Amino acid sequence: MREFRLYAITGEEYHPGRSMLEVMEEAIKGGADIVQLRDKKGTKREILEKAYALRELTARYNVTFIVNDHIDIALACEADGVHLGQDDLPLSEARKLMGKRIIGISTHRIEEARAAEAEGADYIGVGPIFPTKTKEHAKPVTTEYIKQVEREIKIPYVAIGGIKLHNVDDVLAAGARRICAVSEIVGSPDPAETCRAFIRKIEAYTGGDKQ
Ligand SMILES: Cc1ncc(COP(=O)(O)OP(=O)(O)O)c(N)n1
Ligand SMILES: Cc1ncsc1CCOP(=O)(O)O
Ligand SMILES: [Mg+2]
Repeated sequence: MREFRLYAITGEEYHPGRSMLEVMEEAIKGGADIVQLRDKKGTKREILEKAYALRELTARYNVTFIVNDHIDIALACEADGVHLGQDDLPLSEARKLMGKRIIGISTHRIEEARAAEAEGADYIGVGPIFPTKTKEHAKPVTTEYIKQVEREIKIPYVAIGGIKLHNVDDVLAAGARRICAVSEIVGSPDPAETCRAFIRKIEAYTGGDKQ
């Protein structure tokens, strides 16, 4: 998959009165280089419609597009990939359907990360690092889990969960070089500027290289 460093996920509950497409376009303009459609409420048809619109937007900006949870929708709209959790279709089955497209897997402990890597995930999500209202009942894994993944796992990983501009330095100091956020980006009055601020923080650790 193409390199990435700032992963923006939709969260329409955080921007009442503003359209999802407008907010995600601002995030992309600010430097988000991978976008995920995450909609836990809509019907399949509603999610499909949003997926088509986001596919068009991301293609225009040459940004990677991932659909959360729904392999059928990812395939229908020709997304670049799908993101699956531990209770979704197993990776081996998902791979049969997705072929060479990207499959990302959520992990919460090192055994899950090892399994995802061994089974051929393209990247893993590592989190939630901190408590978050976006996924309220998930237990935080802390930055210690980032350090474990950093030591052992070779495929790309992205840190997620409760990551804000005020605490992202702790995540970067633990070794993460790819950051994912929902509320901090899409709930911002200026999503583009928030993304630029995240990128500046990441670049303070990478010296500007995508790695
Ligand atoms: C990049 C990324 N990482 C983790 C998740 C969480 O996925 P999951 O555990 O399936 O939970 P839901 O997002 O479906 O509530 C993610 N979506 N993206
Ligand atoms: C989808 C997901 N998976 C783990 S934490 C999380 C929510 C991240 O949202 P936020 O950036 O608002 O904490
Ligand atoms: Mg899921």
